[in-house]
Amino acid sequence: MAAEPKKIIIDTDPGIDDAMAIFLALRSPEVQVIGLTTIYGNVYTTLATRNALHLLEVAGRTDIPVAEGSHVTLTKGTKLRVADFVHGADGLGNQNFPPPEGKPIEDSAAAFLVQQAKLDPGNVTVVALGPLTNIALAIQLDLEFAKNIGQIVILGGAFAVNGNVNPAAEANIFGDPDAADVVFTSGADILTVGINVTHQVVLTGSDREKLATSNGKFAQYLTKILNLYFSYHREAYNTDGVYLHDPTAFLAAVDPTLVTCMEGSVRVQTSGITRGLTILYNKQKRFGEITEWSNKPTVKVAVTVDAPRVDDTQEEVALDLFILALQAFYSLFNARRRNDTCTTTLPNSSTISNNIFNLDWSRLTSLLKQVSAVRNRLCACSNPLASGRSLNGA
Ligand SMILES: O=c1[nH]cnc2c1ncn2[C@@H]1O[C@H](CO)[C@@H](O)[C@H]1O
Repeated sequence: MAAEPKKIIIDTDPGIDDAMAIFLALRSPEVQVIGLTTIYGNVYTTLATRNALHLLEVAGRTDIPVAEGSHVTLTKGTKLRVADFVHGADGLGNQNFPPPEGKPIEDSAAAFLVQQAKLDPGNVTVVALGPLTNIALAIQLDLEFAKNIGQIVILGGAFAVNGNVNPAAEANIFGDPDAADVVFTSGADILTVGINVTHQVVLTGSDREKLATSNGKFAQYLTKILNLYFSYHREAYNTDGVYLHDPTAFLAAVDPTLVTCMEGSVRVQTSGITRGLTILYNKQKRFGEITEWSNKPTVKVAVTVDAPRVDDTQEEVALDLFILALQAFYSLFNARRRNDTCTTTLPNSSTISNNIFNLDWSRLTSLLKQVSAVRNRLCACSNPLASGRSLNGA
């Protein structure tokens, strides 16, 4: 493990799964959260700022600055689509939390991003969990930004699968397709994790029950705000589980080997009925004519979670690890208390007791890889991209 924690800025529209990702980040020794920047998406920007400040106060991390982002799209559009039906009118599951005491810094999100990238060129990662307006503004504000920023890890897009706003578009890209197109073609080092991947990472109802039994501060907080998110998923997807979009993107930023990628140029449809559609050109076909994808910079698109070959004899072990890894994942939301033990019933009915609250990051990520491996084997993945060549050579 690298000794120096990775500096990250989380661009966020909190948001229930944003809250999960932020808490996860604050619990991860591998990263140093140097700021939160806010954006509309799940809520309007003013509320996103309020929620970002509130979450930092809950976590006792008011030392981390919050920079408020754009209130309008890149093209100055004011007709924003916010997902209050997913996250509640307050963005955090309608819990009526008290207003935060803190205030955002003077700098705008875009100015903060530019400044931080310049201060430590190549070493700041942006984890973008909402529409990409702030990132596009930073790119336009400073021609060097795309070069100065270490990496931009995006939760966004629906690659070769239906969107979640409509069949064409995923919510974050739909929120500002023009900004997304600017970012994808900027030449920055970009990894995008779309819902083709995040829909494979699910927190189930029984997982939530386990989370509720923990008396850790984050676990209790998340259990409360997750209620509404579960109701939405029950209604929209007829399932007792929620997609862990933002936490998955964050984890990919910390350990890119958790996902496999394809490389190519991504363009975004900015108008018409497929507005917000993300199309990756994987460069496998040489077209006879110049296209809108020709000569555009290459980005990485996550197509599946890394699946080390798990043979049949290993599968049962991997399944046990799957349960364990889920618990480990949630335990990151909790204080790492030395003597906490947790008992779980495994699919084969045997019971194990594990001191999961002391798992270190490398153990956790290797467990998560096992989760991925099992998911990939058990859930026949219909995404044609998933059979693509992996960047990691897996
Ligand atoms: O149906 C939806 N409309 C709008 N936003 C959604 C919907 N489902 C999930 N999200 C939110 O958008 C991001 C992932 O696309 C996540 O932040 C998720 O909470």
